Amino acid sequence: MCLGLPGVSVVCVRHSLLLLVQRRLSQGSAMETEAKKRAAYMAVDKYVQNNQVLGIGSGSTIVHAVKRIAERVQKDGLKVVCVPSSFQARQLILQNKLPLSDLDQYPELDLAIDGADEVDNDLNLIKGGGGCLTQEKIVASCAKKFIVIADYRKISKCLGEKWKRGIPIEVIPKAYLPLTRTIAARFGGVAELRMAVSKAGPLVTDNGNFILDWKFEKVSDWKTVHCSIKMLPGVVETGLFIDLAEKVFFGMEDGTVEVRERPSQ
Ligand SMILES: O=C(CO)[C@H](O)[C@H](O)COP(=O)(O)O
Repeated sequence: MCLGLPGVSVVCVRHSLLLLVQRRLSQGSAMETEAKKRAAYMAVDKYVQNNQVLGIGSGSTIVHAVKRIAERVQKDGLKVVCVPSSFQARQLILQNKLPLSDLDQYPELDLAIDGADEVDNDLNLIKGGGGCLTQEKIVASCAKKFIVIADYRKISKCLGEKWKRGIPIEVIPKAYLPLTRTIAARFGGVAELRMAVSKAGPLVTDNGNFILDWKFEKVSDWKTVHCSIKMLPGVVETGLFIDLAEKVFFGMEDGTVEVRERPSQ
């Protein structure tokens, strides 16, 4: 309510603008959530079959996929076993009362499903926004099929166009400082130690390591760069997933799901 007092109408206009911005933001995120959910549901319904061993990725999009798998287990009597790619994935599997296992029991998985931070035209991915890239890559590489679920914001022509936080690189803590210098000197750009959000100090991965986010300047051959960075002593893994994803399900803004296949298949 605006009172007829000097300055009050300015306050009212400001307040309305703030509400409008907040509404737009929440609509945006509701749209993103819906897009994630559609992509996840379609991927699960098309690919998850009875008696499969599934690799479960990490992040917010995979939450929808796990919920859908659990629904199908309950409603249709689907039987699956789930292998997690992180502490979060493990919790998700347990919370949804799905059978939990590991790569010791099942070194070969039928299917792995995961989210991504960015996906280019060749279905190369940047992953590791949630810091789980190493286990995610291990799980994906053990699967006969690796499919990705994402919302429309992740689509890009070339890596780095959308994901501005840099390429995540998991490193052994003792090596982080020499590696920040070597990566910048050899490949350009800046490699920054990722800090924890609600604790003083660096983010520590599920494997007890640190993450460097490498903000690169220009890269023309991702495979070569990935291999060269992996050769550096102290590097555990990079968040570059090259030639791994077979299909990506993108939930779009208009409510549809766009499915893309890796071109070279
Ligand atoms: O790589 C990841 C975590 O390490 C996630 O899969 C990636 O960050 C995408 O997350 P979200 O589904 O929340 O957008």
